[in-house]
Order: sequence, then C-alpha cells, then structure tokens
Amino acid sequence: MIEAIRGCGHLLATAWRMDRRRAVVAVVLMLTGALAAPLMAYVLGRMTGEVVAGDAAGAVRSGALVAVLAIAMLTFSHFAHIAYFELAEMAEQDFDEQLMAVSNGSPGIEHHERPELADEITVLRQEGRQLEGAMDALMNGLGLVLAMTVTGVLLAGVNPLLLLLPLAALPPLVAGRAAERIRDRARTATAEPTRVALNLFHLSTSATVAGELRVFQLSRDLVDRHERQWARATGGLARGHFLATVVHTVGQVVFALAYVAAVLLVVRDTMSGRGGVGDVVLVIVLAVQVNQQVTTAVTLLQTLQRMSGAFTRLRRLRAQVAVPDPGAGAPDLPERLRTGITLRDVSFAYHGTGRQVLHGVDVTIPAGARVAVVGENGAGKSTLVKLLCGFYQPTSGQILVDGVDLAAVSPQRWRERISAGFQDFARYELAVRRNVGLGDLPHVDSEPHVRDALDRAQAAGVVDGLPDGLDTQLGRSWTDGQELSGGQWQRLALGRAMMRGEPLLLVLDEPASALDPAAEHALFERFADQAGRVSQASGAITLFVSHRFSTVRMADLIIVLRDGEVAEVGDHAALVAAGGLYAELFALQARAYS
Ligand SMILES: Nc1ncnc2c1ncn2[C@@H]1O[C@H](COP(=O)(O)OP(=O)(O)OP(=O)(O)O)[C@@H](O)[C@H]1O
Repeated sequence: MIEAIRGCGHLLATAWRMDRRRAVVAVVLMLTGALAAPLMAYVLGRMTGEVVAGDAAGAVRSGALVAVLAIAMLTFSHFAHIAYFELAEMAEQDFDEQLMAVSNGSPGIEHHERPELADEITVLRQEGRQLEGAMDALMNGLGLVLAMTVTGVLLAGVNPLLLLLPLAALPPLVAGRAAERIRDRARTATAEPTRVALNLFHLSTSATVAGELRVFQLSRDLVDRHERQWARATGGLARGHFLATVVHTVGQVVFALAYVAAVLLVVRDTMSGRGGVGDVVLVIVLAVQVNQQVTTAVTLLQTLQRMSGAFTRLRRLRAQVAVPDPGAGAPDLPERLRTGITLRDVSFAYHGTGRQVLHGVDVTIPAGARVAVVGENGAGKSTLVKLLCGFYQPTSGQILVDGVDLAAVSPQRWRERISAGFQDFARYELAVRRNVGLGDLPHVDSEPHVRDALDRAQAAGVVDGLPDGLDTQLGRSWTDGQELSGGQWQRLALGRAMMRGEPLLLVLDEPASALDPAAEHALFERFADQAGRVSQASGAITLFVSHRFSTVRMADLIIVLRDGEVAEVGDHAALVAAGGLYAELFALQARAYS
C-alpha cells in the first residue's frame, strides 16, 4: 500500500512537472465524474422514497438530477482521459530518458557487462511502456478515493455495520499485493531468457549480419534458439501468473462473501421496519458500486505498485551504476603532459569473471610519444585501451597521468581531455556534419572544425562523393538516407576522433580495420606526423592498436602484450634486434606478405 502511495506521489509529481494545467484539468474532471456515482445512488434512493410517498414533482426533479449525474459519471472520465493521455506520453518519454541517462550516463561501461544489471534494464524497458496504464490508474485512483469516501458516509448513514463492507476490501488488497510480488519475481526470473530471445530476434532481423547468417546457414539455428528462450520465458511467466491469479482469487472470494452478508443485513433491517424502501435502493446500488470500487481499487493498486516498483528499480539501478564523484577536492589534470602516463602494477578482471585479463602491467608512456600496442588476439590490448579511457577501474594498481592517479580525477574531466576511435565504432545515422561533429560537442556545427577533422582523418574524399556533401543524411533508416561502405563509415568515425583539437591522449583501437593495409599505412603516417607536431605543444600521447606491422613500426614505443602481461617494450629496431615475441610476429607477417 505504502509502495502504491509512493508510486502515486511520484506519478503526480511527474504529471505536475510535465504540464500543470493539463494535470489540474484531468484531476478535476476525474474527481467530479467519480463523485457522480455515489451521489446518483443517493438521489435514486431519494427518488424511490418520493415515488412511494406520491411526490410526483419531487420524483421528476430527482429523476432529472439522476440523468445529469449519469451523464457526468459516464463522460467526465473520458474528457479527463484526453487531458492525461498526453501527460502519460510525456511521463513515458521522461522515464525512457531517465533510463537512457542511467544506462549511458554513467562514467564507466562496466554495468553493461553485468548480467544482473542488464536484466534490470530489460525489465525497466518493459515497465516504462506501462506508464500510460499507470497514469490511468492514478487518475482513476484519485476519483476512487473520493467515491469510496462518499460511499462510506452514505452507507454509515443507513447502518454503521455496512462500513465493514469496504473493510472487507482488505483481504483482496493483501492478496493483490502478494500476487503482484509473485508476478514480479516471475518477471525477474525470466528477464534473462527474454533478453537473450530479444537479442536473437534482433540478430535474425539485423541487416548488418544478414550476409553472415546466410553463408553460415544460421537462420534455422537462431530461430530454434529463439523459440527455446521464449519457451523458457513464457513458461516461467505463465507459472507466475497462474500462482498470482490463485492468490488473487482467494482474496476476491472473501470480499464476495462479505458483500452477500451486507445485502442480507439491509434486507433484514427493511423487513423489520428499521428503514425505508429508499434505503434499500440506496444500499443495493451502493453495494454494487462498492463491489466495483474494490475490484477497481485492487487492479489500480496493482498497477500503481508495479509502477512504484519500476521507480524503485530505477533508483536502485542509478545507485548501482553511480560512481562516487571525486568532489571539489579532486586533483586537476595538467594543461599539457610533461612526464606522461604510467601504468603501475595494473591488473584487471572483468566483473563476475574472476579471470584476470591484465596482470601487473608496469609501463611508462612518455609525454608526446606515439605508442603502438600489439599482441595476439585476446592478449588484452582493447582492455588496456578501455582502462586508459576510464571505462573501467583497474582491479588493482594505478594509472598515473603526470603523477595524478586517474582514479581520483573526475571521469568527466578526463573524458574532455581524451579522444578515441574504436574498432566497433558507432554508425550514427545523422547528417555527415553531425556524425563527425559529435566528436567535439562545443564545435558540433562548426564547418571549419568538421572539415579539418575530416582532412586529418583522410576522410574528405568520402564526403566529396556524397550527393549533398556535409549535409548528406546517412543511414538506411531514412528514406533518402545514404548508405556507406564499412570503410567509409570507419573513416567518418576517425574524423570524429580527430574533432578534439589537443587531447592529452588520443586512443585508436584498430580504427582502420576496415581499410586496406596501404590505406591504413598512409593514414597512420599522417597521424604520426600530426601527432609529432601536436605533441610538441601539448605533450599529447597517441596510442594505437593495430595488427599491421607496417603501421606499428612507425611508433616511437611499442608495447607487446602476451596473455595480459607486458612481454616487451621498445621501438621497432630494438624489438626486432631482441628476437622476442615482437620479432617473431613481425617475421610471420613479413613472410605472409612476401
Ligand atoms: N566484456 C568482457 N567481459 C569479459 N571478458 C572480456 C570482455 N572483453 C574482453 N574479455 C576477455 O578479455 C581478454 C582480453 O580481451 P581484449 O579484447 O582486451 O583482447 P585484444 O588483445 O584486444 O584482442 P583482439 O586482438 O582480438 O581485439 C579476452 O580473453 C576476452 O575474452
């Protein structure tokens, strides 16, 4: 009950925040419409008395009033619905935005890897769709409270014992709450198969993997797996719903018995001459209304409890993904790098895996260096990049930027000072100008900045080939959207990475994987040249991950990772001369090309 009241408060506050005028109109209409029902029972009772007493004029007046009340009862809630429907849409959008902020607004991305948090987000996404129903429940609930109060007063006027009738609503309420808990448990327990099934569905219908699915003939396998996951999800949900319905029904039966007893009580009073015929009519009509009120109350309470549960879940999620703010005392970052970035005994395990993918990484990247990170698949290169971006915190050890521990720095401040291009880059289906400009929001619409970034990423050619140049709408989701090749999308992503003028750290994690080796080589030659010039002013570090040694050899410093450990560090010549893992990998690739 408290949870439902809290849910009402939350929804009312949201409605008020969204549109005060509309909220007031909706509430007033709902309350007036709700009041009409018990008043109609009262006037009907009075009219019956008037008919029995032969007061024709009084009976006609009461009849007309009944008609007016009936119209109010039947129509006001519809007008109110028009007013609060839009409020509900706004509240739904607000909820989605809060969920998006929680999901993507956190400084780290660790919560995306944690299945229990992914499950919470799945459930919340579904629950967010029910806000319209919740707003409906809130408005009806407000009307119901008023109607029940007036009903109670009228019933007490006939026989105080009749007040027990609304009290008999308690068992269904308790049962309804228990039933909702059962459903909630079922939803949580089936969130994982639901999420997996949805992923399989998206995979099966995604255009990006359509080719691969056909070549490997995976469609049948995906459909079968999808079917199994749905069966698991719906089976679990059906069992939960069945149990909840049984519990719910038991509560309703208790009320039904009380209702029968109440009607018998009034009939007995009338038979023994303790009330008029009007009272009988009043109570019979009101008792029906009490029945409806209680049934509605139980349903509304369930909806409100579920919504309140959703708000609580959202709060809990927010708390779980929140990273403590380093506060005002947090050390600031240097304007320019003087010594560089030091990884001191850094180890890292992804949440919930218990397996260290980086162990005791100890390395110093001097200010102004162009650094390549190499290693075989799974060696830990991307993980290292993610730690440097501050997406995750090291499990142990420190990352020091000019001696300042990154863990103590505000993640936002650090993000403002870095830039990045990733292998799994985003394909923003926007106009080219925005797609690239997003890399530096303050300059998102600045054509000179965007053109300069495209130039540095050697992506100007992509734009030149597009029908509307920078204004070309990208993406298949748009009717007139231009689709690009993988390499063209990647060049734009690189342009995005080039938007920030002087980041302290530019990380490029296989940012040219979709380009051919010659194009990658040309690109990195240009990067290396630019990085050399920029770093003189800001001490900036350019760190890139690449499997192509023609690119890697350009670096001032090469970090070779093996099974999450630093195997070797040095420049190309030194590492080849050392004859270790780097030399071995380099020779392998050189042989493949010769
Ligand atoms: N999100 C994750 N959750 C759990 N384990 C992960 C996650 N991402 C990577 N790993 C594991 O961490 C190890 C290192 O992965 P990482 O992506 O850093 O390697 P990499 O050197 O970049 O590989 P590649 O050259 O294939 O891109 C791998 O064993 C991988 O399975």
